[in-house]
This record gives sequence, C-alpha cells and structure tokens, in this order.
Amino acid sequence: MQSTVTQTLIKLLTRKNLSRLLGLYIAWILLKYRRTALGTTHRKDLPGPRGWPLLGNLVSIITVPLTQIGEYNMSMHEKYGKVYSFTVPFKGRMIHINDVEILDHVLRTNFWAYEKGPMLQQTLADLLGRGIFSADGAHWKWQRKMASNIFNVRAFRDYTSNVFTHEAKIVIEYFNKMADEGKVVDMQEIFYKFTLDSFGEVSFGQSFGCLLHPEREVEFAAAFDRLNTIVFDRVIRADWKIREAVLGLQKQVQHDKAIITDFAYNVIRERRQQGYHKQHRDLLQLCMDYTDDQGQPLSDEMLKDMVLNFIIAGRDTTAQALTWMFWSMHARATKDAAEIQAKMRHEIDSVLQNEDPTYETTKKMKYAEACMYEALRLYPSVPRNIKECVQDDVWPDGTKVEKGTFVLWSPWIMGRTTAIWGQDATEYRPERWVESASKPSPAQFPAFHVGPRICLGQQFATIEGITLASMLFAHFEFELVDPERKPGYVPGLTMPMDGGLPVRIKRRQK
Ligand code: HEM
Repeated sequence: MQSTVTQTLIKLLTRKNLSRLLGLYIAWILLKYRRTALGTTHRKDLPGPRGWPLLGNLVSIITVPLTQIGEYNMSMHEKYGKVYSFTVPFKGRMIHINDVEILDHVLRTNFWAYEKGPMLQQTLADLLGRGIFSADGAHWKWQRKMASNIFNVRAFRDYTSNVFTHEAKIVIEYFNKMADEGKVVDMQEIFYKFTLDSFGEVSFGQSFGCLLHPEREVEFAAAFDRLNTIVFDRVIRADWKIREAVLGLQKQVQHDKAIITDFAYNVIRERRQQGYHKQHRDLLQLCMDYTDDQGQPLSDEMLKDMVLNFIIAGRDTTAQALTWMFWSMHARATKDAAEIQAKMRHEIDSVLQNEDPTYETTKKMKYAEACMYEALRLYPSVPRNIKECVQDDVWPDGTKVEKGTFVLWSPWIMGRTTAIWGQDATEYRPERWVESASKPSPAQFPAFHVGPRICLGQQFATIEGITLASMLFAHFEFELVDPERKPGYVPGLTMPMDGGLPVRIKRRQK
C-alpha cells in the first residue's frame, strides 16, 4: 500500500509541474552563472570583462583574431590593471598578470604551487608528448637534471662554439652567392636552418644538412610549424575539439605528427646503428645511457619525446630572436638604425680582429648581446605562457588564488610595459642594456622564464646568436626589401615573423 505522502507526490508530478520545476532550475542556473562560465563562481574582488551567462568570456576569446591576441590582452591590462580575470566553460577561471613581483612569486618563490597541469599536458600531447616542456614534478626533475649536463662551459669552449662557427661559414658562403646574384633572401628561413643544423650537430652528433639546400623546404620543419599553430589554438580556445572536427583538422594533425615522430625515431635508430665513439657524451647519448631508479633504460617513446622537445627548444626560439633582431636593426621604425649597425660593426671589428668568434670573444661582445636581448624584450620567442595553481595561494598584492585556477602572463606585454621599462618601452634601443648599472631580474625580463624552470639553453642561444650575427655583420650589409613594413607574428606557442624577413644582401665594403 502506498502511503498518503507518496500518493500526494505522484499527483503533483504532472507534466505541468515538472516543466515548472525545470524552469525554476534553469532560472536558478542562469542566475547563479549570470556573468561567469558554467562551473565557476563570480569573484567580486577580481577585475575583468563582464562575461555572458553560462559562457563567461568564451565569446570574446573566440572572436579575437589569434594574430591580435597580444594586443587584446594588453588592452585588457590597460583597462583593468596588472591583474584581471575571466572565465571559460570547461577550463575555469583564468587570471592574467602583468606584474614583476607577482610573476616572481608564481614562478620562483611559490614554485611548487603552480604546475603545467593536465589541461596543458593533454592539449600539447600531440606536439610535446611527455617531454620536459610539459612535464611536472619528479618526471620533470630527472629530465632537467640529465639535460643540464650538456650546457657546461667546457662543452661550449671545446665543441659547441666551434659548431656554431662552422655552420655560420656555410651561411656566409650562401650569402656571398646571393649577394653576387642580387637575389632576395628570406633571413628567417636561413636562421631556422642554421639553428636546426647546429642543434643537430651539437646534440645528436649529426647536422641535418638543411643549410646545404637553403631553398628546399624541410619536411620536419613545415609539419612542426603547422602543428604548432593547431596546438596553440587548443590552449587558447575551449571549443577546439568542435573546431577541429568541423574543419577536418584531425587528419592534418595525425599526418604532421607522423612526420615529426618519424624524424625523431630516425635520429635514435641511426645512433643505435652507428654507435657512439666520442669521449664527450652529447644529449642523445646521455638520454640513451640513462637508467631510472630500477635500472631500466628509457623507452623508445620517451627517447623520442626528449629528442623532439629539445629540437623544438633549440630551433625556433633562437631563429626567431635573430629574425626580430635583424629586422629591428634595419627597419625604418627604429629611430637610430644606422647608428646601431655602426656600433655593432665597431664592436665586432675591435673584438674579433678579423678572426672567427670563439666562446671567449662572444662573451666580450656586449653590444651584440644587447641587440639580441632588446629584440627578445619586444619580441620574446615564447610570447605568452600559462600555469595551473595546484594549491590555494595568496599573492603579494593580496589576490586569493584557488586551486584549479589558470595563471597567464605575457613576456610580450611585460616587455612593452612602461612601469617596467620606462616611457620609451616600445622603442628598440639596445643602449638601455649597456647603460644600466644592473641587469634586469628574470621576472622583469621573463623571455627566458623565471625560477627553477628557467631556460636551460639561455647561454647556448646567446652564444649561438652572437656568433652568427657577428659573422654576418662582419661580412655583409643588409637592406630590407620593404623597410616601411611592420611585420606581424604567426600565432603559436612561439613567435615567428609573419611573411618571413626578405632582405637584399651586399658584401661589406670596409
Ligand atoms: C632565444 C632563445 C630562447 C628563448 C627565448 C628561450 C625561452 C625559454 C622559455 C620561455 C622557457 C620556459 C618554457 C616553459 O616552461 O613554458 C624555456 C625552457 C627551456 N629551454 Fe629555452 N629558450 C631559448 C633557447 C633555448 C635553446 C637553444 C635550448 C636548448 C639548446 C633551450 C632549452 C630549453 C629547455 C630544455 C627548457 C625547459 C626547461 C624546464 O622546463 O626545466 N632553450 N626556454
């Protein structure tokens, strides 16, 4: 027998009452999430653009062209200050920061409270696998410890610097030919080939030979560049799965992934076949000789991930820094371009005295370093970055950050912020690096990151950049094909110059 209470409930469960209940529930959800994304809470204490009901700020994110993402985020900081936040369905709350003290807190002082986290690991998996860039905790620590062995002064002095000089000579030979034939050269393409060949030689014992065919497309590089853009989209957009399905991008992803994976497996296979006979172990040999706590060697898949992560680190970043540096030093937009070039050549002539650069002489070329770092300040190769908070935290300005919040910062924006760099922040002026009594802290100049995960290859990149730039300035003069052009960037995890850097080359008249 049914109780009277149950009978009354059954009577009340009419279709009309059910729709009323549903209506009330929807109204409650809409009220609760009237300005934030589903699953997030409204935070009165955090400034930021008002969101749509349930969608939060998804619409603004989708509608901003990715080529304008830096400018958009900068305008948000101008409007809301050094900390602003927005919410996105299925991703949660994102807090953007543009402040030296807070960035230092997040990346250094309270390092263990912020990780790359599962969202980034999943979205980047097709490109980075389980390599150092997306790893956290113990898995990150052993990779960093092992790799740091190749970045020592002895290796730079005895070997690495000589590889840079050797590869730069191949570039010079090609530029001589181009100068004599009066042909236009895309410098960015040559820089990519130079950094890939140099990195291959130093880390895997073989140049990839890209500079031997400067006009030929490198299949690995083209596949990598396409994947880079697709993967970046995944980090930024919450709707990437739908987008990729609609645009049929999955096929492209699998195709490009197969190319870069095969490339890495080939490097490993060749080393196994040929063996290793040198005294000084390169990066690949360190990885292949490594055993874990149980004495087990790395799996081929892990070796492949390590190889790929390092190729990515070693190729793009430095080539892009050189591209923006050469553009900045020659563009009409740079007030004192001619004077900057003259100072650079004066330093090169007096330090090198017609000799090839060495580890020691690259260390003496402080103006060349200033030209490179000034380009990295305005056009950082990793223009934006993200970490996930894994323990509730409070920032130096009192902002409360809950576990699960994403924290974003942009070296591109910080490099253009007058509060950090003064009124002429947007001007390319290498002198600021030589005039200043002290170097900026990593948090003031975060192009190479900050804290325990600071770039392992900063010295490598600096020596490589100065070696090539000094040899090129010593031998040639450059003229931009369009000196008025203000190039944009290709959206991605790094910052390639859109359209490359077409130049005409002349042999230098001394
Ligand atoms: C101008 C050139 C370069 C710039 C601007 C640069 C910048 C950076 C940045 C911003 C990070 C942090 C990335 C992140 O964790 O999200 C990083 C990490 C790293 N970089 Fe570089 N990099 C450059 C060149 C290089 C080179 C040439 C190498 C290798 C030879 C290298 C090796 C690494 C490695 C291994 C890490 C990972 C460190 C870790 O997670 O512990 N970098 N770099």
